[in-house]
Order: sequence, then structure tokens, then C-alpha cells
Amino acid sequence: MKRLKLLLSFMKGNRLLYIGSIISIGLATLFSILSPLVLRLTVDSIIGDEPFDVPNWVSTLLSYIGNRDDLAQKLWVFGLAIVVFTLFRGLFLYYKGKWSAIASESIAKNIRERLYDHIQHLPYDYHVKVDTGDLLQRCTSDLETIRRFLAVQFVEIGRALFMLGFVTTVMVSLDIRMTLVAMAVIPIIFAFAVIFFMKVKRAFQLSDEAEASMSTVLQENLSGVRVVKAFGRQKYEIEKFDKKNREYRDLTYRLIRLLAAYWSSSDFICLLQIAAVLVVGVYWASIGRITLGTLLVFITYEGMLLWPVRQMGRILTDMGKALVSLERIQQILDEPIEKHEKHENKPEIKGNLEFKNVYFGYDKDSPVLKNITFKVEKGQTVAILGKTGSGKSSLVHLLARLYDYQRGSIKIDGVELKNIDKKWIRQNVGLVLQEPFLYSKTLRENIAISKPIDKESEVIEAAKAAAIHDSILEFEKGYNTPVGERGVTLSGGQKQRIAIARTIINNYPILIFDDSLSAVDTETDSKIRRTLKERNKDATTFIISHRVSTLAEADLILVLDKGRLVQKGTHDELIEQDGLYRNIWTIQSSLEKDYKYKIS
Ligand SMILES: Nc1ncnc2c1ncn2[C@@H]1O[C@H](COP(=O)(O)OP(=O)(O)OP(=O)(O)O)[C@@H](O)[C@H]1O
Repeated sequence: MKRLKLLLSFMKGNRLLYIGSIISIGLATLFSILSPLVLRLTVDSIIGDEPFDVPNWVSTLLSYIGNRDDLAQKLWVFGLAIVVFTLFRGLFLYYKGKWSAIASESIAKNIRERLYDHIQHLPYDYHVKVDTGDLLQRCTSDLETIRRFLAVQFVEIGRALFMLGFVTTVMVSLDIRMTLVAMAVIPIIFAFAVIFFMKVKRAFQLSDEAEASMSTVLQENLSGVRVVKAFGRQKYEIEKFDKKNREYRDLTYRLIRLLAAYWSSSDFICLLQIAAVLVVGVYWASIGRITLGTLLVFITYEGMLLWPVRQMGRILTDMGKALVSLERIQQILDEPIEKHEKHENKPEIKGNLEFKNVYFGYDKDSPVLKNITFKVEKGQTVAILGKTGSGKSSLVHLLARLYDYQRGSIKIDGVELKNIDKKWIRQNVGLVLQEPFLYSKTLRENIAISKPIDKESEVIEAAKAAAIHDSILEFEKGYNTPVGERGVTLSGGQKQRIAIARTIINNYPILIFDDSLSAVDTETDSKIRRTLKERNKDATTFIISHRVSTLAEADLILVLDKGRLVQKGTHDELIEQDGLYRNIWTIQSSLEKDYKYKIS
């Protein structure tokens, strides 16, 4: 019911087209059942000598042409009638095809738009956890399954119902007993189709899931190909893919076997039905219980009726597939989008921050940040140090409201962070991720991606501040160099610096570098920080780093351990205390000394 509602909502604006297609298919069916009746009239009453058994208006129409003998001389009239009916049938079939194709394309566009829009508004956490291969499959092949169903099968259900309605009415009016013979096996064929449809629904689902899982492995392999090569994991990857590929093939085989069994048994039942009509019909015609014309009509109608009823099996299977696809799309649409509060609180953000007893956990019951308390003044630099998994990224993610803290308070310039508009806060917090993503665009476009840039000089200035300008000029096309699959391959450090330029071009009052200077050498790192200090001197800057030279220059150093803030202070204060900071300082300083000693 919920899925039907969803489908109807996608159909909005196209319902008239569908109604038009259904009326067209009704008319096409009507014209197709008229021809056998013309044939019956000709055989029984024009060539034969049965009395006219037609509505009055048809008799009146025929009387204009002449009496029975005249009509027998003008058999072409009946041939012409059959040709005209066939032409009309063709015309209406054309409109049915045209209108349902237009409507289904437009519905597919509606679904795509709705999906894309929804996905864009899903929370950060969803995107972190989602399986991209599966998501892609839902947005492409599931959508295509629905489109195909709507374009072809949906209207075919109308055709089957019309055919059943029209043919039964005419058959009953001609001969009830013969109708019973002609219809005897139809309910069995239909029930068989329905049972089969219920059975294969699960098989289709399993096969779809196996395909999605295979795409995920493929996608993971392609995006992680460097790791695969570096660790010589090709054999393992091939085996992993082989397993998924085999699973998909086996499940699809099972589906094909089921389909083959269905079509062959359905063929057999249909042949039994045709044989029954032929045997009983010929016998009854020979003893004069029915006319030859009536037998002709029944034989023709049987052929016309069996196909759509048999098709119902196929249509219902496709409907099963479409319903599964619709459910998979619905699952995405059911994901709650990121809440945007009604109150549009957009205070001016300067960068004074205060964390007070902050607790946060991805799962409410197991906090990854516990009782965090510290204060930062506008323009200060905060360095965060901690072992892996200690909660460093989680802490800075809270600042951009990618997640909301569960207990305690975070105040930005005196305003509780939770009460500040999410979009607004993200326009004021520049976050450079550890593994930046660059678009398949030029370097200039990548740097200027977050805002319309009026002057070229802004891009260059940001690139200079991120210490990437000189590297860019070394490329043949400079700032117009395309990045990505068909462009240049940038080093990890170059990518990070482009991401830094892209962020600092905005002059955010709060800047966060989530380990984003790790891939550049110490010298470039300190150069970037120096330029930033001059350029964005009022920005409050958070730097997650393990490099002592970076940490030592910060105004405040936070040391996290298992989600707790175990040390905080300046370099001079922390060097006096026993703890992670002093350990790291000692190790790195002695390494540096060793290194200098070796090269001097
Ligand atoms: N999206 C998430 N959903 C659930 N748990 C998460 C999520 N992101 C991180 N975690 C968990 O939260 C804890 C803190 O992770 P976080 O990424 O903040 O640590 P980190 O100190 O930044 O680590 P690293 O230095 O390795 O980047 C870890 O136990 C991690 O497994």
C-alpha cells in the first residue's frame, strides 16, 4: 500500500497520459475483437444461410449495401471492414506506446530528482556508512526496472483486463457452454502465474542483492587499486570477486531455471486449453450445436485471450521486480534527512569557543568523547594530539555540526552551537579532511568550488597560501589542468594542498585541518601555517597533527586518550608534564637531531 502510494506520488503530472494510454489500449482491444465477429457474420450468414445475428444498427447499415445476395457478391466490404478495424487497432496501439513511454520517462525523471535531492540532504553519518555500490545500483538499475515496468507492463495489465472483459462478454452472448469450455483452464493459468510470481519475488531480490554486492566489490577494488597493487593482493581480490561473481551467477541461474519451468508448464496448460476448444468445438459444430462461424470466433478468441493471460505471469514477475526495486528506492527515501531547525539562528561568528563537559557518541550508550572541557579565543591555534581512535576527528566534526553532542555545552561566541543554524555554521567552519576528494574538473574550478569567485587573483592567492601555486604552474595547462581520471594524477600532498586552498579561499572564521598536512613535508607544512597565520590571522584554527613542530607552535594543545582530554596547555606547560606529548616530543626531537647529524 505504501509502495503504491509512493508510485502514485511519482506519477503526479503524468496521470492523464496513463489514462490516455489505458483508453487507447481499451479501444485497440475492442477493434481487435471485432474482426472475428465480421468473419463469423460472413461465414454464417452471408456465405452460409444462418439468420442475421447482429445488432439492429448493423443490419440497417448492411441493408444500405443490399440484400443478402448482393452482400454475397460484395465480400470485399467485409474484407475492407477487417482492414479498417486493424488500422484503428494499430493507431490506438501507437498512441498507447507513445503516451506510456512519455509518461514513464517523465516518472523516471521525477524519481531520479527526488532520490538525488533526498540523498543530498541525508546526514553525514549516512554517507560515511553507506555502501556506495549498493546506493548506485538503487539509483540506476532499480530505477530502470521501475521505468521499464511503467513503460511496458503497467498498461499491459489494462490490455489483459480489457481483453478478458470484452472477449468473455462476446463469448457468453454467443454460447455459454462453449464459453465454459474456452474458460475452463484460464483460472488455473492465472493462479499458476500468481503463485509463480510470489515464488520468484524472493529469487529476484536475492539476485539483485548479489549483483549489488558484486558491484560493491568491484567498486572497492577499482578505487583501492593502489593498495591492491602495493600489497600484491591481486590473487586475493580476484578470488573475492570470483566468489561474488559466482554467487550472482548461481542465483541468476536459479531465476532462469524457475522462469524456464514456468514458461514450459504454462505452454503445456495453454495447449491443453486450445485442444479442449478444438475437440469440443469441432464436435459441437459437426452435430450442429454451434455454427461454423461461432467455432471460428472461439478459436480466434482463445488465441487472443491466452497470450495476455500468459503474459500476466510475465507482467506479474516484472511487477515483482519493480516492487522490489520500489522498496529499495523507498528505503533510501525513508532515511531521515538532516534536520534543519525552524529557528534560523545565524549569529555573527568570530571564533571564540567554549567546550563544557561535552559528551558525544555515535551510539548514545558508548561515548567516544567524554567530559571535554576547554576554551579558545578568537584567532588562536589549537593543536589536537592523540592515539588513533582517541576521538580527534569526532571532536572537530562536532564543530561543523556534522554530528550533535549528547551532553554538555559547546558555545561559539556565547551562543549554544546546537541553536545555531546548521547551514550557517557550515558556511563559517572550513573543514579540510584528511583524505580530500577532488572533482573531475580543472584545478581552478576545484579551488573555487565553494563560492563564485570574481577575481582570478583570489584563486592564485589561496593557492599561494596553500603552497601549491608553483606546482600548478609546472603543469602545462597551469590552473586549467584537469584533475581526475582523464586529468593529471596529483600526489597525496598536492591533493591536500588543493583542498587547503579550496577551504581558505573562503576566509572562514573557524578553520579545521583534520590531519590534512600529514602528506606534506615539515618545511612546507610550517610555510603553509606561517602564511595562514598572516592571511587568516583572526581565524580560530584547529590542527590535528602528530608533528611536534606543528604542535609546539600552537596556542593550546589538547591531548586526547580514549575520548578523554588528558592534557591541555601550551608546549612549555606540557613539556614539563609526564605524558603522551612529552613522549612524542622526545622521540621526534631525537630523530630530527639524528637526521641532521647524518646529513651534516
Ligand atoms: N561514523 C562513525 N560511526 C561510528 N563510530 C565511529 C564513526 N567514526 C568514528 N567512530 C569511532 O569513534 C572513535 C573515535 O574515532 P575518531 O575518528 O574520532 O578518532 P581519531 O582520533 O580521529 O582517529 P584517527 O587518528 O585514526 O583518525 C573510534 O572508536 C571510531 O571507531
